[in-house]
Amino acid sequence: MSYFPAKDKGPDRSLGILKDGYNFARKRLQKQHLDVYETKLLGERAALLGGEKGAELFYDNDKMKRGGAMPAFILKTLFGENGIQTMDGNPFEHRKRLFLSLMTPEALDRLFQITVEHWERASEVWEKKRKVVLYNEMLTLLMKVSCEWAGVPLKDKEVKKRADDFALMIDGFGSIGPKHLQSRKARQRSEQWFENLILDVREGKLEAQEGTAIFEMAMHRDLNGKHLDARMAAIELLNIVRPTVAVSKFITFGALAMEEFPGEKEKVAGSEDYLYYFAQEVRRFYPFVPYLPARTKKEFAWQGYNFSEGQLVLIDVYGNNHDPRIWEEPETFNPERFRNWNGGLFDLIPQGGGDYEKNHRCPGEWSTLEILKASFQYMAQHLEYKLPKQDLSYSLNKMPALPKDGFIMKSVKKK
Ligand code: HEM
Repeated sequence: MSYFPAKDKGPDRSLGILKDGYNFARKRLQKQHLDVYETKLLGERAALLGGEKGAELFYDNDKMKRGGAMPAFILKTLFGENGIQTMDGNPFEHRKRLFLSLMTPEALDRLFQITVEHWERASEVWEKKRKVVLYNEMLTLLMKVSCEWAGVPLKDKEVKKRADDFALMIDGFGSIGPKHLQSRKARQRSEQWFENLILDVREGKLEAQEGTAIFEMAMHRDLNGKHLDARMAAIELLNIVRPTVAVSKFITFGALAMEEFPGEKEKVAGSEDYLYYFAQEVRRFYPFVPYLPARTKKEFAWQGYNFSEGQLVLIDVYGNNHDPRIWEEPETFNPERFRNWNGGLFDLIPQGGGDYEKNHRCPGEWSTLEILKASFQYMAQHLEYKLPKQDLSYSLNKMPALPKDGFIMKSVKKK
């Protein structure tokens, strides 16, 4: 029996969350079948939320807000300051419609096609190489895909340099010391690059097609009818291009799943339905986003726990995707579980939960799935490769996680 409210006594656990990584909240919540657990993080009393009920509370806009929740070290690296992730209320909903407007069925079909074309081109190059590291290749491949889809001009000689900066933003935010500084600089360079392009579009120096992210970000007007500040538009354009490149991680994990779990590759190659279940299971099973923060708008009691006004709250994203109360045998990789899944708002939350328009749920879920389907289908149907001896393990203690050697392939052949 646990005492209530369940909480960590004693010192701040900020170092503990870095050490335990994806398991920090699970250890506390799931062991005791709880939806809320109090700990101390960054010098504050913080409530960890888990389970479908915990997620539902986290996405209750009457009780939670995003303003002031995200730590500055993440905003200065991964997300950018004052972007959509930190907005609330009507201005948020207006901005969110801008992002959602990019995800039309035509735009998503185009993304699928562009992704396949780049896999075809890349695999021709890989055939001539002794070995390739899939994760690194995906960063450059998706940099090209993402820019083409978003309408961002990208010269061949620029790809590596820009992709390296994106990798630093995606992987370096959680680091401390020099790597963190590099991540900040990478963000500044990328924001400047995009800001110049936004100005070029506005001044007619760069042609951009309606419906592309670059056009819509450049031309969007806020609730007062004003264009976004050019830097802000650049940050929001980065909020499209950067996470599209980050899909590299799921692709690498998917390649691992096709290798580790017998029969998966053949099933992915053979059925469009299965391809979708497989992509969903990759998003559920493998670790990516660990937690998301919010702050309470007011004082209230929930499940016997007293939240104070302005309290820091974290939802256990990875934990919910592995919660035995939600998923049967959560530690088994089983795409079939999605055959009869009814698409709950608070169960599968690798990219956030709740409502797309009213909550901060990722507007890129559909585009992520298109890229994953295109990539896994291509790998399963058209690519032969051997795996040299390597370390494919990943640690739940390191955030963000990735197979250690990045999935090295040799003797790659297109078929
Ligand atoms: C690698 C796969 C991806 C992961 C793991 C991921 C994850 C997430 C998560 C966890 C959130 C926050 C949800 C919340 O705060 O409640 C989010 C928000 C967001 N994502 Fe993604 N995402 C991915 C891909 C994408 C893609 C491909 C795009 C764009 C094409 C995108 C654009 C965004 C934007 C703009 C937001 C902010 C939404 C808001 O604040 O309302 N993401 N994503």
